[in-house]
Amino acid sequence: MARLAAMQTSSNALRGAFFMVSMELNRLPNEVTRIKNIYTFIDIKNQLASGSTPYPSPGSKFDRGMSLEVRNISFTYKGSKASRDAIKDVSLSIRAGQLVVIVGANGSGKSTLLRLLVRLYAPVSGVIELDGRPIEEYNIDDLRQAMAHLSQDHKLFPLSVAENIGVGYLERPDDLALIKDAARLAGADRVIEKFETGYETVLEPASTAQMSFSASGNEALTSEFNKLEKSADVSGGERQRLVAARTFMRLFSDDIKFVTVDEPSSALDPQGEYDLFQRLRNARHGRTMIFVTHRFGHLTKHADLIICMKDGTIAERGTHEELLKAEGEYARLYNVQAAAFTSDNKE
Ligand SMILES: Nc1ncnc2c1ncn2[C@@H]1O[C@H](COP(=O)(O)OP(=O)(O)OP(=O)(O)O)[C@@H](O)[C@H]1O
Repeated sequence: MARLAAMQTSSNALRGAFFMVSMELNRLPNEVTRIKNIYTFIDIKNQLASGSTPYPSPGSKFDRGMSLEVRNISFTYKGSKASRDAIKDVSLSIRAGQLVVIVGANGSGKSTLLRLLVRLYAPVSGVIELDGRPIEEYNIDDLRQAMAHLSQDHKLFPLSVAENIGVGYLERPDDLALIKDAARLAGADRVIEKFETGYETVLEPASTAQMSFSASGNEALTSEFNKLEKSADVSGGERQRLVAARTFMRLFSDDIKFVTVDEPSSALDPQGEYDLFQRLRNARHGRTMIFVTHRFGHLTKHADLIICMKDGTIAERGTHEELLKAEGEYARLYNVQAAAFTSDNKE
């Protein structure tokens, strides 16, 4: 009986081991595909050809900001089933150092216009001139070096908080004093101070460990393992502040001449959003800055130029006062927001 019991125990253990091996083998094709995808991704060529003119071009008179001249551009997303172009025959002029705010209803083309201006996409027709030259003539890496783009699509990397912010300014990624200044400007300093390991905290660690030990009897190891793999708990708004800190870090570089900000504050409270916009404006120092926003008021009142989009075209343009006076699309959208406050007060 004892032999039988021993044989049964061993064969159970063997069966268990084979089961584990077959489970791991099942995962193998998926893991190989994932690794292959990474290499495929690295090999994807940028579909936008780079030009050969360096930016800024030698002897350029534009010292701090970029000037933009847009003539009759249109754009349709490849494979889009939409019945109209995302951008249709848009023309506009932005002088170096201007503060521009793009507003308009959902789907009116605000983000698409911004993506064309920063050369993430190329228009299907029309011309974009940057500092007097067609944008496609410039070296695309130089252009990226001269631009800072903040949007809610931006993510945190599996790096420490300090590194996540530091990568904004590649010449000084380890400058902790600058990193702390950037965090303060983005209102992220108080978030970081809450972490046990402060600026060294890794918010979203890459999954590198495999728990191949039994949890029972290994509680101490399990607890360490869980700590290593655990993401830090931050709210959506706190995450947006951390991402914004990277942009402020970028703005410490004198190379940045064009800043675009696309609705980066959806999860921020009103005070947080006000502070973020105010501090971004203060960091302008002669740079050209374009905001896309659904909020009217504290930004649009300061804008040199408001562009109001509708159905892929520019419905109106002007300053806050001019557009209110015109009583068109901008005034309509502005009054909808203003009425929400006044009608609530009356109720
Ligand atoms: N990646 C995409 N592929 C296909 N169509 C897209 C894509 N992105 C946007 N569109 C379409 O292009 C049009 C303009 O979209 P865009 O995102 O520029 O508008 P928006 O004014 O920024 O909207 P929102 O205020 O909702 O952010 C919309 O009809 C949208 O559905």
